[in-house]
Amino acid sequence: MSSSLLEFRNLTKRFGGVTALDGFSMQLNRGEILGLIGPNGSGKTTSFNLLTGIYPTSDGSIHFDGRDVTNLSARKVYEAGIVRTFQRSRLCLPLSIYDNIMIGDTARLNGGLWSNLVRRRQFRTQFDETFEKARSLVATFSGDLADRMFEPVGSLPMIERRRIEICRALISDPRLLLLDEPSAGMTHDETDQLMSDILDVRARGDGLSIIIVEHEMGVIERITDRCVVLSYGRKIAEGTYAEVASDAEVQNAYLGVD
Ligand SMILES: Nc1ncnc2c1ncn2[C@@H]1O[C@H](COP(=O)(O)OP(=O)(O)OP(=O)(O)O)[C@@H](O)[C@H]1O
Repeated sequence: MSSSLLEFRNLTKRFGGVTALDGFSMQLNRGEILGLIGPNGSGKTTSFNLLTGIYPTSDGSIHFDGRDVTNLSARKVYEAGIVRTFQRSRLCLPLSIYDNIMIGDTARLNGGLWSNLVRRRQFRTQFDETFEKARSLVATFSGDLADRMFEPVGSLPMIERRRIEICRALISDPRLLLLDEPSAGMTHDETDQLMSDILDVRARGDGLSIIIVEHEMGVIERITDRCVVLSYGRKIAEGTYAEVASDAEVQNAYLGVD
């Protein structure tokens, strides 16, 4: 088995006259936390959007676990084991913690309304199993939150909402988690706590790989094994945080230092 889980080969995306990604190649190793960094508009979110089937690629290819997944539908990408969170919260605020998390497990839920009404015992068993799975996942982030599974998400502070979004992504037992600016809208302390949670999730040892897009360099330094730096849609550097942070081209492009 190759150590590479994900590979972009010459990935290119044009939006009319704008080239958002320009021949971007990189690979992610199994179990790795990779930081995808770069200035505003350098193509980070576009990479996630191509990978998760939101936009078709203009050129190049994406390989996941040895399989060509270029331009698969969002559903097929999810079924392959790739999940994501978004820069802006996409929780349904009036719904409970449990309901919001189970939205992320549509592959496992079966039945439908008619079947669930008629086959009540089977529905009950399935509910008990899924509830316990969701509750224990939430408990890895917060014991307090795990005791409040039927409270509406709208009543919770930002850090708890972020945790729930990550649980929603993790409930389907993915192999790759894409985090798009998880620190957005949170205080420094909240961000620090959330990063500890993410490291705990990785430490569970089930082989989860993570790509994180993040502007907070303290976060990138703390949790990534390796970084890839984009500028104007092109990769300009890769290596450990210390290596890329001391790279002259990165300092020029990203930190504005000449
Ligand atoms: N749907 C779209 N239509 C047109 N242009 C787009 C679209 N999505 C992204 N772009 C452009 O592609 C380029 C890369 O954008 P992208 O959002 O990927 O950058 P980013 O590195 O994620 O930026 P940020 O750090 O600000 O989130 C930008 O010039 C952006 O304006």
